[in-house]
Amino acid sequence: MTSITTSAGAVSAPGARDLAIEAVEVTKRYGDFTAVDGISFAVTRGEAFGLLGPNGAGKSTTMRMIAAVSARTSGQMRVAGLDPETEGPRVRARLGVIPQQDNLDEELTVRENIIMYGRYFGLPRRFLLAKADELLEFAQLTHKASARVEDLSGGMKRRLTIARALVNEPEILLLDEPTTGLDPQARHVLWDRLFRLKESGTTLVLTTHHMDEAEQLCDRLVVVDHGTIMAEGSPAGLIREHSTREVLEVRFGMDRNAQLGAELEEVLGRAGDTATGYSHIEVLPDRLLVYAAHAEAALGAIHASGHRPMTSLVRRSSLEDVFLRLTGRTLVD
Ligand SMILES: Nc1ncnc2c1ncn2[C@@H]1O[C@H](COP(=O)(O)OP(=O)(O)OP(=O)(O)O)[C@@H](O)[C@H]1O
Repeated sequence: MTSITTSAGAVSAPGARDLAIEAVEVTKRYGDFTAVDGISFAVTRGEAFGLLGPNGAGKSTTMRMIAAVSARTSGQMRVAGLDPETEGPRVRARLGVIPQQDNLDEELTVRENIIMYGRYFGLPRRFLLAKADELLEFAQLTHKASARVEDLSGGMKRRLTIARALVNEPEILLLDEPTTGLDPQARHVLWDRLFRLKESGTTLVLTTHHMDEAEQLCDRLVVVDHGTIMAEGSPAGLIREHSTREVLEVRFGMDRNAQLGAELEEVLGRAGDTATGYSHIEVLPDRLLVYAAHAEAALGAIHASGHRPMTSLVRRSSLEDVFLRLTGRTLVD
């Protein structure tokens, strides 16, 4: 992690470090309710950084503070070396923002959407005509240039929203839930475009409650819950730190899971760490998750004890397991 080394809770001196974004003890309150509770993180230029957490965790609120459209209650923040609170217009000129809901102009064509958006930044028409062609190609929408927005698929609309946000050649792209609501194929096309942007040096900051999206896209991420950061690291590092290599999912039927969980803990505890690499069990309403480095061996021990699950599945640990370990809850309820 790029930790914040300043001891007095202050952001780094301008230019001191190669940071795209730095947040130090940032809090946002709405009346008595604290939506973001003293979070600190730093995003290095050129990396893909994620805020992973369930609905209501405070991700969008954090993004709005970065994007200089919502004031923080306390704490400090630098975006591209600038304070969004006092230098909002300059910050916004350096950012591309992709909101949770597409807000394209349905009346305009695909091409006109890009050009009109560029006009808001005061960009000259000649520049925008060439830029629109370049961005349409990037978004794989050249063949739809003259189509109306309402005729686009969900994935195409999302790609157009991203293309539009790139019109001012931003150095940082903020993406709030970039692929929520898209089908798997459309998500993969979009992820591919985002990889390309990252390769070209754009800093990506995204929020998601999809662990596969975080694993695919993020170099580093923070796990957020109830406005606080629960953990920070690379997807692989977080899994290594907070979970076992493998997980065994077993289903017995809904009603006896808690009791069965206790029985299997006993069995696997007896089986010993070396054969199974057993760590712990999580009891969910519909299944038990057995955390063990060697999940097949754990299943063997369960069978040997006379327990007969209706179904069993061995898989690798994911960020979903990390979230469950840290919070006792699943990411998507
Ligand atoms: N303007 C507001 N006034 C009062 N409460 C708000 C406001 N905006 C957000 N909240 C609350 O702050 C909390 C965090 O919301 P936020 O939208 O940041 O969460 P999130 O992690 O982005 O989740 P989601 O993906 O559902 O947007 C939620 O409980 C939400 O109801």
